Amino acid sequence: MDTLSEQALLAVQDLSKVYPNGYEALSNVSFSVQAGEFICIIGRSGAGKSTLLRCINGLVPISQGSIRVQGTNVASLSDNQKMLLRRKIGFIFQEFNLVGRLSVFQNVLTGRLGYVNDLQALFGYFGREHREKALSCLQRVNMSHRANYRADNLSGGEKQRVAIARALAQEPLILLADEPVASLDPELSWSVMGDLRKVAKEEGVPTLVNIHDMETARHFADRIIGIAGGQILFDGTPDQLDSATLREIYRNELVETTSRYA
Ligand SMILES: Nc1ncnc2c1ncn2[C@@H]1O[C@H](COP(=O)(O)OP(=O)(O)OP(=O)(O)O)[C@@H](O)[C@H]1O
Repeated sequence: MDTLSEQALLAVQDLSKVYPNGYEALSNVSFSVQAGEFICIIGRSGAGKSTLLRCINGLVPISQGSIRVQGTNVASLSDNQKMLLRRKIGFIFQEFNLVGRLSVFQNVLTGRLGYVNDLQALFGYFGREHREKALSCLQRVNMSHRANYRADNLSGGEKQRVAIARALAQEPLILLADEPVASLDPELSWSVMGDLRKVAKEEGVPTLVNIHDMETARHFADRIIGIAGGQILFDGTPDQLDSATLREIYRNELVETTSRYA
C-alpha cells in the first residue's frame, strides 16, 4: 500500500466480489478516500455500484481483497466490532428506508442507536443529549418544522432530507449514498444533492454517492469514479472526464440519455 492509502479514512484494495451464482460483480477494485472528499460513483445499470457500497458497509461479504477503515482491515474485526463499525457508517438509500409510522424526529433518533445501551434502545429511551443531537441534525437539513410529522406523510424530497439527518445523527466516519436522488424529480434531486454535499462538507465526512446521472455527478463531485463491468475505468476530477472515457463507462448506452438535463 502507498502512503496515501495508509493515511486514508477508507482504503479499498484489489476488491473482488463473486456472487454465489458465480457472477463476478466487482473485479480488482482499488481506491482510497481522504477526509472530506465528496465522491460520485458513476456507471450504467449493473456496473457494480451498489455492490461496491454494500461491500464497504458489510451488507454483502467480499470475495477477495481488503477494505480498511482508518487503517484497520475490516476482515480482521470480530462480528461485534464489525457491527460497531457499521453503526459509524451512514447509509442513505434510494427509497429512503424511513419507518413510515414513526415521526420524523423518532426516525432521526434511530441514528443514535449506536450510542445508547441495549435496554435504552429496546424501550426507545434517548436522553437529552441524543434528542438535542437529533434536532440539530434535522435543523441542518431544514426539516425541524416537520419533526412531529409521521414520516409517511412527507414528500420524497423531505423523506430524503430526513434520511440524511438520520445518517448525520450517527456521527458517521463515512457516508454512503446509493442513488439517493433517483426517485426524485430533476429539480428536487439537485436541491437534495446540494444539501447532502453541504452537510458532508460542513461535517468533513467523506461521502461516496452512487449516481447514474453524470451531469449531476459532474456538478457536485470533487472526484468521480467511473465503473463498468465491475472495474474502475476512471478515477479523477470532473474536469478530467472526457467524452471518450464517458462512452467507455456507459458502454454504448447513449451518454445523452444518462443526463436528464441534456
Ligand atoms: N445477489 C446477487 N446475485 C447475483 N448477481 C447479483 C446479485 N446482486 C447483484 N448482482 C449482479 O451484479 C451486477 C452488479 O449489480 P449492482 O446492483 O451492483 O449494479 P449497479 O451498478 O448498482 O446497478 P443499478 O444502478 O441498476 O443498481 C449486476 O449484473 C447484478 O445483476
